[in-house]
Parts: sequence; C-alpha cells; structure tokens
Amino acid sequence: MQQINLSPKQQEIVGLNDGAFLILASAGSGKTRVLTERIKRISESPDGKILAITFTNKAATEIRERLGTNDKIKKNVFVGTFHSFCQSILEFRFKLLGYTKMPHIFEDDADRIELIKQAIKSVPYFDSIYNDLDPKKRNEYTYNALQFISTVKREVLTAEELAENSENNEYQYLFETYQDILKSNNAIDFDDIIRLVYELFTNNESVANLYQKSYSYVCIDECQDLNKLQYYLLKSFCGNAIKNVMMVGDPNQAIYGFNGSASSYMQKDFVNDFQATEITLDENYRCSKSVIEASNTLMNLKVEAFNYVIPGLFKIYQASSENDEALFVLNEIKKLLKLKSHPDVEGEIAFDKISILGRNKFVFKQIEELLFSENIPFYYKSGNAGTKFSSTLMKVFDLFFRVKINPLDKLHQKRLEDMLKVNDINNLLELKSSNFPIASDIKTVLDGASMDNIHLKIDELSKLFENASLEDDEKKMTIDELNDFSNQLTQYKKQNIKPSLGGFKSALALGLTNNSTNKETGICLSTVHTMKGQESEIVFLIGMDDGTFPDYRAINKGGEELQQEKNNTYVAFTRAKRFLFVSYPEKRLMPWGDYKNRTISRFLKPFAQEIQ
Ligand SMILES: Nc1ncnc2c1ncn2[C@@H]1O[C@H](COP(=O)(O)OP(=O)(O)OP(=O)(O)O)[C@@H](O)[C@H]1O
Repeated sequence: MQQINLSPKQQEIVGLNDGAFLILASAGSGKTRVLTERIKRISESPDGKILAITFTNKAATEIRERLGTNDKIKKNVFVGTFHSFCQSILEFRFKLLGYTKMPHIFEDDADRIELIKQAIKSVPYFDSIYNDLDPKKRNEYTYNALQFISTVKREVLTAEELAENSENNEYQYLFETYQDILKSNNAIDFDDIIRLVYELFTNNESVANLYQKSYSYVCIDECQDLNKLQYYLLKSFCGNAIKNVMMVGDPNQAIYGFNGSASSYMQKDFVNDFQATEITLDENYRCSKSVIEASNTLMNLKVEAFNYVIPGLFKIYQASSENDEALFVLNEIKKLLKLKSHPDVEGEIAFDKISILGRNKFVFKQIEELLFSENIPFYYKSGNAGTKFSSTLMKVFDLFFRVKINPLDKLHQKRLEDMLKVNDINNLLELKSSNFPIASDIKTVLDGASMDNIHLKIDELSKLFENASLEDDEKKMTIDELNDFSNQLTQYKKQNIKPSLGGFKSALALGLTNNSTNKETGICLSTVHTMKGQESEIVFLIGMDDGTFPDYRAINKGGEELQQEKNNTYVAFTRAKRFLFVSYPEKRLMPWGDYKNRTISRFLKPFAQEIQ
C-alpha cells in the first residue's frame, strides 16, 4: 500500500484527543483516512475503546482493512454500520424489548409489501378502499402506507403524531397492524433494528450504562447522511457518559434527504448538544486539477488542489442520441486502453481503472449492450444490500432456511408453499409429488443442520444439485450461489465468537459477509448513490440531461430536493481521480416508442464553453 504523508491539517485532526469535534471536510480531503488514523492512534492508549460507525458495509470494510488486525484493534475497536451495531445489541437484549426469541430481519422490499397487504386485508375499511383501486393506484397505496410507517420510525414519532401533519392520516391505523403482523412472524424490518435499540437505551438506563462503559470514543463518518432516528440513537447511547465524539461529514455531499437525512443533525444539533468544536478540511488529495476546477465551478467552492501537478481531463460531450452517447463512451474507452499508460494515471490503463456512473440504472442500457457485444468485461456495483439468490433451487433453499431458523415466519412459509404449489411444506410426501420433488431432499438436509455441521450439509446439497436434472447454465448458477453462501458462512464464523444460524441469517440480510469485491472485475457501472465514498481513476458520467439528472421529480419539487441532486452531481464529479468525461443525449427513446428532445442538465450550464 502506498505510503501517505498526512498534511499538517490532517495531522492536527488525527492528534485530537478528548472532546466533541465536527470535521467539515470536502470531497477527497481524506476524511476517511484521517478518521482511520485517529482510531489507530487512540486504540493504542489504555482507555482507547472506540465505536466507529459508517453508513455502508463497504466503508466499514475499508476502515477495518486500513486499521489492520493487531490485538489492540481487535479488542478495542468496533467498526460497523448503524444497522450492524444495533443488530449486535439486539442479539443479546431482545428479551428486554418483549421478544421471547431473537426476531429475524425481513429485509426485502417484497416482504414489506406483503406485510402491508396483509395489514390492509385484515381491516375491512382498508380492504374495501384497496379493492376499489386499479392496480397502479394499489401500488401507490401500499407504497404510501409503507412510507408512512418508515417515516414514523425514522422521525421518532408516534403514528398519531405523524398523522396530524400528514395528508395521508388514515395510514396511522395501519401502523399497529403492520407491527403486530411483523411481531407474529417474530420479525423486524430494517428501520426497527435501530428504533428498537433507541427504545432500549432510552427506557433502560442500566443497559445504556453498560454499553457506555464499553466505549470511551465515538467516531462517525459521512455524518451529512444522519437521519433523526440515527442521531437520537447516538445521543441516547452517549448519554452524559461519552463526551468524546467526532463527526466527520460534507454538507455538499448530502444526498439522502428522501430517507429523512439532513446535514443539520451534524451542523446544528450535534454542535449544540455536544458543544462540538468545528474544524474544516478543504484540501483535495484525490482529484486532478481539471476535476477539482470543474467541481469547484459546479458547487461554487474554493477547494484547494493538492494534485495541481496532475492536469487530468474534464470533457463534456453532447451526443445526438443515447446510442451516440454509448458509442462516445466506448470509443474513449478504446482510445484509453490503446494508450496503455498516461502520465496522469497511476499504473496501467485497464478496465478496472474505469467507471461509468449515472443518476439511475436505466441510463446504462445502450452502453451495457455495446460493452457486451464488444466482449468488454463489466459489472454492476452492488449497494449495501444483503444476498439475494437468482437460481430457483437456491430460492427454495433460502425459504426453507428462513423457516427452519424462525418457525414463526409464516410469511416465507406461505411464499414457499405457493412456489412449490403444496399445502404444507412439512409434509414430505406432498413435497415429493410437487413441482420440485428435490424440495423434500433440501428440507431433509436442512432439518438436520446445526451451526456445527452446516458445512457438511452444504456439501450434501452440492452433490444433490450436481445430480439434479437442470440445464447446464441453471445448474452452474445454483452451485455458484451455494458456494457463495458457504463462503459467506466461513466469513461469518471468522467474525463471530458465538456463531449461530440465526445470527448468520441476520448477517446475510445486512450484507455483512457479502464480500462483493471478489465478484467485481472489469469496468464498473454504478449509480452515483452506490459509488459514494469510493473513487476511480477514469469516470464517465452519462445521462446528464435535464429530467434525468437532475431527476424530473426533484425539478418539480425544487428547493432542497433539487439541491440534493446538485450535491449528487458533485459526488459523481469527485469520484474521478484523473479523467472525467460527462455526456448527455439530445434525444431519448421513450418506452412507448417516441423520441423526446432533451436539453443539457441545468447543473452543466456554467460549462457551456467546454461542450463538444
Ligand atoms: N495526505 C494525503 N496524501 C496523499 N493522498 C491522500 C492523503 N490523504 C488522503 N489521500 C488520498 O485521497 C483520496 C481521498 O481520501 P478519502 O477517501 O479518505 O477521502 P474522503 O474525504 O473520505 O472522500 P469522499 O468524501 O469524497 O468520499 C484517497 O485516495 C486517499 O488515499
């Protein structure tokens, strides 16, 4: 790994000891690096027990890798996301929250949709409203109800309180029903993971005290993304005991407003509540001169470039169509690869130095087709999500596994019964005569599984799948997915002193063992949200037409939502270390077959002279 000399400003931050600090730092200023170096330093001191919170598993893994694994780090530092930190507490304290068994996570959107539909069905008033709606309106109805439920949780409100200020006040009556159904399945959703631990800390001082004694320092990265629940959790966790809190963030990179995040939690609440001292870090170590100048123009900033020696490149291309835009990207990639090296780019110019970013995943269609037809390797960067299986047999396996570890999980049991077209998945005879007779073997193998023998059971399943009558491609995918499950299990066992099958399932749901970098080879295609916090030597930002980026909904709403789109463009620009190519099509093909003329993104107007 490249040896890095910290700047005096960075060193000052690394050297900070006790107290509350807010580090306001711009993109590429080395926030994550500084935070990591400080954690490393403090962990050496006798009282150096540190809780380090990040927003993504990738960021947590990166910090863990940079910290290394010496004994002091292992003993004194917990690095994780809000969800993984809270999950680790829930696994020990669920009884105090009224659960007799550890609740399981229903992580999938499809699960939540199914739950809300059950809730609607169980109340005649809602059922009749719902039945009168056409399919599109039904989707809207369930979406709005789920949004309401999430908002209650994230904004730390009661359903009644939210209803008072909401047009959709009837949804308050679905909240309790939704929660009851979750509980009857011995399950929780993502928002509950944090909400329950917040409740635990606020209602149970002795438990809060216990955790407060475990840490003397708290460090949190990307604090512009905090929402109310996360901030309140943090406050209740620290109580009057933990005063040494460092928050690091960049208000210009606030892009999760739609999830209730706001940079005011770090800039106003934290500063007031903890009397935090503010320090700014306005340097950029990541990007070339051209990229920094473009980012400064975009955001009207004056970030200093520490890489002024590297000129880099910033180019905007106006494409006549989406196909022309994809061809532009492909040709530039070919030219770069032909060069093999360039004084501005570190190492050989290869596929893995290139990323193609877009506001949403729909802009990649044409470039994906071109890369595919040219045999150029590429992958879609995965977000924070847990593991999802694509092969049919692994879907069956996953459902059996869920029901095995949580027999109260009627939601997935029903889904499995529907999939296999049986009345009762516990009836082996019925399974044997179902669409998938192999399901009875999968069940038998899983019935005998425990944490001690699960790897042997996976071997049995592997043999079963090898002998199954499947098409070659489907068989390959099934076995690859089973191997991936096995690798994640090995990873989980390494990370946990007291492993359990239920604990492993939660780790899968939270994506804690999903080491996706192994599967990432070739050119990276990613939405800007997923690329946050990461970098690439060469970036193509495509689809920069008004209505796509900024998104048309944000244009309609204006205000803070539009500002967040601009912040998102800034995040996209600053992912580029050396070369940044920005493009947009002058027309787009609409799904109904018409072409629609497009204009350049309003955010690119200051660059009029650079358009080619
Ligand atoms: N003092 C330094 N000297 C050289 N390179 C540095 C220095 N500090 C940080 N870097 C490099 O700059 C890049 C950005 O660092 P880092 O990812 O920590 O920044 P960040 O502020 O968290 O970025 P962002 O918020 O944009 O995701 C990394 O490649 C890092 O290795």
